[in-house]
Amino acid sequence: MTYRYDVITLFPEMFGVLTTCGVTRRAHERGIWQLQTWNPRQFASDRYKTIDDRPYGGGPGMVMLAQPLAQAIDAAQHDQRVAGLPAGRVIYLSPQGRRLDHARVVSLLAEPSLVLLCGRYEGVDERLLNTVVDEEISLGDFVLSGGEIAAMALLDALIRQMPDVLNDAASAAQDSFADVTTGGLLDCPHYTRPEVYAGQAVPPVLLSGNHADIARWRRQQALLSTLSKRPDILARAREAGQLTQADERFLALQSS
Ligand SMILES: Nc1nonc1C(=O)NCC1CCCCC1
Repeated sequence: MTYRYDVITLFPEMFGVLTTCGVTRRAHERGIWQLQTWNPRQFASDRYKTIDDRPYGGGPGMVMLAQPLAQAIDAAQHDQRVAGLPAGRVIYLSPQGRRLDHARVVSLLAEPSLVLLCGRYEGVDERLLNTVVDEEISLGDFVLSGGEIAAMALLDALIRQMPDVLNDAASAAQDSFADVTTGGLLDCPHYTRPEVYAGQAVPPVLLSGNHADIARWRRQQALLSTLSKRPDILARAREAGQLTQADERFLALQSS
């Protein structure tokens, strides 16, 4: 299955990072996913290629006009259909959206095509959201200069979960939140050469070659990290039945 992602953005050049760097580049070169960007300026109806205007009711900044965005979205979905794909679900990246998590990333892998809408300035005309946007997704409770970086983060998270993208399927599965919907923990610490750095030695168990001890140590470190940094995730893992009796025994020792 190949994935087709269309992005509506005033800065298409930002997305070159995904097709020229790292894991996402290699997956793109292998045809596992495709990217098409659409600049709303090309769909502006006037000769000045206006894509924004002042807000009704006054206030600072500018608002993106609905018409150029709607036409760009329509062009993208038409192109997807011409490519034999369904017209993709339209997702607007904004702080008003539902917070992105691993579960949503995994569920979006069911969509062979998506249209990602990146806002700028103060946002887009609400009537666009009410007519052609299917869903709003937020990267977190902070404000970026535009939706592009959030869209790139979503694309990166999606691509690394696609089959055959990561050379070790286990590393995707071991992603901290790989099974957060069923109770993933935070990641364990990682070490590599040299054996001593900044006066700190690699934990001896990792040099022991005893894979059972190493796996136990890593699990226990993940439990400790999750307990101290994200007790909410630990509680969710417990509720999802993801903690073993050995986990619970270890955790009980921590609080005794
Ligand atoms: N946070 C976020 N998560 O997803 N997007 C975010 C963002 O901060 N986006 C910038 C805003 C800027 C005003 C226009 C609409 C997008």
